[in-house]
Amino acid sequence: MATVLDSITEGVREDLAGRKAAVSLRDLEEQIAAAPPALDAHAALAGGRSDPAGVRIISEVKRKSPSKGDLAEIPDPAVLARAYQAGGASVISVLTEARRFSGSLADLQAVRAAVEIPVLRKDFMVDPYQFYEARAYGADLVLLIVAALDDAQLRDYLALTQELGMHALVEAHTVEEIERAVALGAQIVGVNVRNLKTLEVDVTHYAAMAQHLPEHVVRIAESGVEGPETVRDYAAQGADAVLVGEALVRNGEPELAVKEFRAASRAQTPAKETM
Ligand SMILES: O=C(O)c1ccccc1NCC(=O)[C@H](O)[C@H](O)COP(=O)(O)O
Repeated sequence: MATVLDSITEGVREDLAGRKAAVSLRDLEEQIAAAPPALDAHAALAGGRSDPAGVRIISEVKRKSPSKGDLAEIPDPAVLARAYQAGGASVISVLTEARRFSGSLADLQAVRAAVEIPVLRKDFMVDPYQFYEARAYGADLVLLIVAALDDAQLRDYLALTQELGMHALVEAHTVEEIERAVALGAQIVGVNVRNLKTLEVDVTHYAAMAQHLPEHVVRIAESGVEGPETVRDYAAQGADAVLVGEALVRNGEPELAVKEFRAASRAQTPAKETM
C-alpha cells in the first residue's frame, strides 16, 4: 500500500516535470555560477551539544502540512526569517514543496536574500535537477530523506550536493536508516521523530535512536517540539541542533521563542558534559 511519503514524492515528480520544461539545467548552472558560494551549514550546526550557549536551532518556514493542514499565513517569509535570525537561529529551513506545504522556490530565494545564516531547502529530493535548483535559489543545505531513496541515489545525491558546494542533512527514522546514512558518509544526520509513512509523532523516539548515532556526525533532532521542554529533552539526549516548525510558525513572537528554546537547552549543559 502506498504510504504518505510515496504520495508526496509522486506529486513532487509531477510538479518537477513542469519546472524542468520551463527552465533548463543550463540556465540553473548559469545562475549558480553567478551566485555567491554556499555558506558552511556544517560549521553552523556542529558542536551544539557541548556549546554553553545551548543547542543550535533550525527554524522552519512552514505554512501547512499533511498532518495538521493550515498552520500559519506567512505572507512574507523574509520577515519571519529575520525574526528567527534575530532570535539566534543557526539555520533557516524553508519548505519548498508546493502541494502539501504551500512552499516555493520563491520563498527560498526571499529567505536567502533576507538573512546571513545558512538556509536549508527542505523538500523531497528525488531528482538531480532539484539540487541545481536548490543551489541556484540560494540553498546552503539540502534534505535527503533516507526512506525515499535507495543506496545508489543516496550516494549520488551526497556527491552532487558536495560538488555544488552544499551540505546535506540526511534524515532517518529507524536504526536501519541511520546505519545506511552513516555507511554512505553522511556528516549531518537528522532523526525525524515523525514517521513520514504514517505521520505518527513520538518525541521519545529521539532518545531511542540517538544511541545509534556515531560521535563524529552532527546530530539533529527533528519535529514534535511543542515548547522549550521538548528542546531541553532533545538537548539532554545529545542533539547538536533541533529543527522546529509548527511551534515557531504558530508562535506570535518567533524571535523570543527561538531565544527561549536555546535558553531551555542550556539547562542541560552539566548532563552533556558527562556524555
Ligand atoms: O509535517 C508534516 O506533517 C509532514 C508530513 C509528511 C512529510 C513531512 C512532514 N513534515 C516535514 C518535517 O519533517 C517538519 O516540517 C519538520 O521536521 C518540523 O516539524 P514540526 O516542528 O513538528 O512542525
